[in-house]
Amino acid sequence: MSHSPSLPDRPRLELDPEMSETERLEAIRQHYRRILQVNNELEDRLDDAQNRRGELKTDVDDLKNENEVLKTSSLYIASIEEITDDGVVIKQHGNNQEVLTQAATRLDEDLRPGDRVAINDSFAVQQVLDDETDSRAQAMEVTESPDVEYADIGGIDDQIREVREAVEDPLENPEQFEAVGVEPPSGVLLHGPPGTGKTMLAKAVANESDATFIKMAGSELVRKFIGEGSRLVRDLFELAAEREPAVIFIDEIDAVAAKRTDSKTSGDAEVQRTMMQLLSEMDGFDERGEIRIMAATNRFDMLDEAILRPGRFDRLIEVPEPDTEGRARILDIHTQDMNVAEGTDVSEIAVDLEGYSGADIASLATEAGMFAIRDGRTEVTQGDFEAAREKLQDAEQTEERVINYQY
Ligand SMILES: Nc1ncnc2c1ncn2[C@@H]1O[C@H](COP(=O)(O)OP(=O)(O)OP(=O)(O)O)[C@@H](O)[C@H]1O
Repeated sequence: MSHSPSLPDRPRLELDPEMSETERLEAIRQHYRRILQVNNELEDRLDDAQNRRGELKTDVDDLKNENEVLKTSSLYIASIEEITDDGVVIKQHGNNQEVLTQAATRLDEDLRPGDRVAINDSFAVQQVLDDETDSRAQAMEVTESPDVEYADIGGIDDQIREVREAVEDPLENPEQFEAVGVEPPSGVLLHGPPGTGKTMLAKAVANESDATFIKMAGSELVRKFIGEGSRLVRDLFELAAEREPAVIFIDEIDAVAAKRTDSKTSGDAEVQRTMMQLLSEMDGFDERGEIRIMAATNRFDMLDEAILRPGRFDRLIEVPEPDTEGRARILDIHTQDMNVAEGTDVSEIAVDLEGYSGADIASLATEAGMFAIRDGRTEVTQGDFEAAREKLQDAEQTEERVINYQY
């Protein structure tokens, strides 16, 4: 190797023909001592090299192990039962099979019985996971009675009526549906642009039907480990059964119910499994009593048709951007607790808010209030709404510029 230090010079025996016998003998002795010295030196070097080789071999072994760990992409969930001298006893979730296995060396110190862990195809423990109950609690938002009423929602009266028919009536008068002999819709899917009041609508219907509101974001269902997403779906329906009457609301359902792609990556397969679990929970929904299921998406075009079949999300309700009248109503709602100057014409302001969603109008109202505060006034004027609109428009343009610049 180019980095190794140069070897000692080979000793040379130089005998002069003029030399006496004694001188020759002395020269040979010296040569012999020199050879011994070089020999020792070379032996030391060899030892060093062998040690170094040993070290490098350990490095290679470590890297090979690490490589093995990285190559095993499929991870399953299990719990640690026992840690013994022979290895770790784990119990797999799902099939409850017990296995005696090993843990990656770097985890030796960290494992405790009862821990939830990720294992690979060969059952080796790869990772210790957070406490299960914590991660599940984080994923769901449960509200006994959400503080949204129908009167807080503006510009979508038809949609409110449809949601009441599909969710509230079956919860409140199940006998009537039975007497007439019609099945209430299984699931209600709200679709439309962001910030138009879909979540509000689901909260309001839960509130007004005295049902527990259980919300889960579709993106929360997209989990890293095999079986975790479907487990969450099961938990979601179990929780709803414990808390009935209940409204389950899955926001951004497109995250788990997008059209199938050709890709065969394990991530996609896991999302598919989660969706299948959701469908099977919905299919067994009849026996579930007073639970209604709702979902929302901004990407209706992306949804897999399997979730729209009868018995699943079979009531589709479009929640569009508000028209002028709707915008005025929403502005009214968001300014009702504000000290708005006499003579301010909300409908006139609404005309100029083409393309604004309910959420945009809510921020406009807050921003107008901020203008009054900055000015040291206690009344919000029409001018403040104008200024707020310009500010939001500027902000939006800057955002667009930034986006255009990025792409
Ligand atoms: N129709 C509406 N009437 C009154 N306020 C509204 C309306 N739509 C939206 N808002 C305001 O915007 C906020 C966000 O609305 P919401 O979360 O219901 O929208 P969303 O349609 O679920 O949005 P996303 O698709 O982004 O989840 C609400 O808290 C409310 O302040």
